Amino acid sequence: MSLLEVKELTKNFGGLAAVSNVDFVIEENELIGLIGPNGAGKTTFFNLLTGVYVPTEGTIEFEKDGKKILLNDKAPYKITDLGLARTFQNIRLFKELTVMDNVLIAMHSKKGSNTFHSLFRTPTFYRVEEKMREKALELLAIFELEKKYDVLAKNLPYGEQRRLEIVRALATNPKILFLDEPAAGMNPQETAELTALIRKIQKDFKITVVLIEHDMSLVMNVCERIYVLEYGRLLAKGTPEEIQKNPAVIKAYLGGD
Ligand SMILES: Nc1ncnc2c1ncn2[C@@H]1O[C@H](COP(=O)(O)OP(=O)(O)OP(=O)(O)O)[C@@H](O)[C@H]1O
Repeated sequence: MSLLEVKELTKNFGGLAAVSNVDFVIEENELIGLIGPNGAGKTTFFNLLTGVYVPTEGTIEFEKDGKKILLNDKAPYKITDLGLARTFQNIRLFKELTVMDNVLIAMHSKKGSNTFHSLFRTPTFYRVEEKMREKALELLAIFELEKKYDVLAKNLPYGEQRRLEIVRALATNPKILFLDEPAAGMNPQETAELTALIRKIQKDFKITVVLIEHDMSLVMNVCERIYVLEYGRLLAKGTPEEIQKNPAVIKAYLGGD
């Protein structure tokens, strides 16, 4: 089976179908874009896949070690543990903690670190902590944040806060990384740098990246396949070339006939 298979996924909020009957399939090591006009259901879709919301209908299945795992009713931390990590549209960092601590907390949330060793500060505890710090610095270096390891997150410039969010997600060692508008609020230069970084991590870490993005040049440049939502429904899917030519997509974005 595929790495992730979503079938007939629906989420209703009262009378509103925020996501409606969506099929979505991703394979290992892909770079996928999820686009659509405002309110199309993109963030709700991410929220369903990462356990923030329970689907009204449909199934979400993830393949791990040759087994299908149903994610429908799994808690967010379990889903992270299985290998699905995400960032949020609005930056969610521990603003009063250092860059390093932000990354270490993300690692701990995954590792289920041993309470005995942590409580009694055994030699094993210090060894594991040291390894985590080394790994954290390696990840920070990819995003040119390693020199800022002891800076409080709130004191980083905006673009660096967004990059730190991605480092935190990567620190959980994911198979799939969901990025919700990673370039929001960035200037063109920062966006171009981020685009290159997303490509690099997808290749180097051999992960699948799914990104929601309004910046069309980023999406068309970086994504291999694109899914388009409109009013919660799947409007189109295909390569960037196919999507750019698709009359229904053009109509959804530009209006008119
Ligand atoms: N918790 C909620 N309760 C009620 N309605 C919601 C909730 N979350 C989202 N919605 C509604 O569901 C629809 C889809 O919203 P969603 O945020 O998923 O869209 P989006 O495509 O991510 O939009 P944007 O591009 O503006 O971020 C919208 O009409 C929104 O108002």
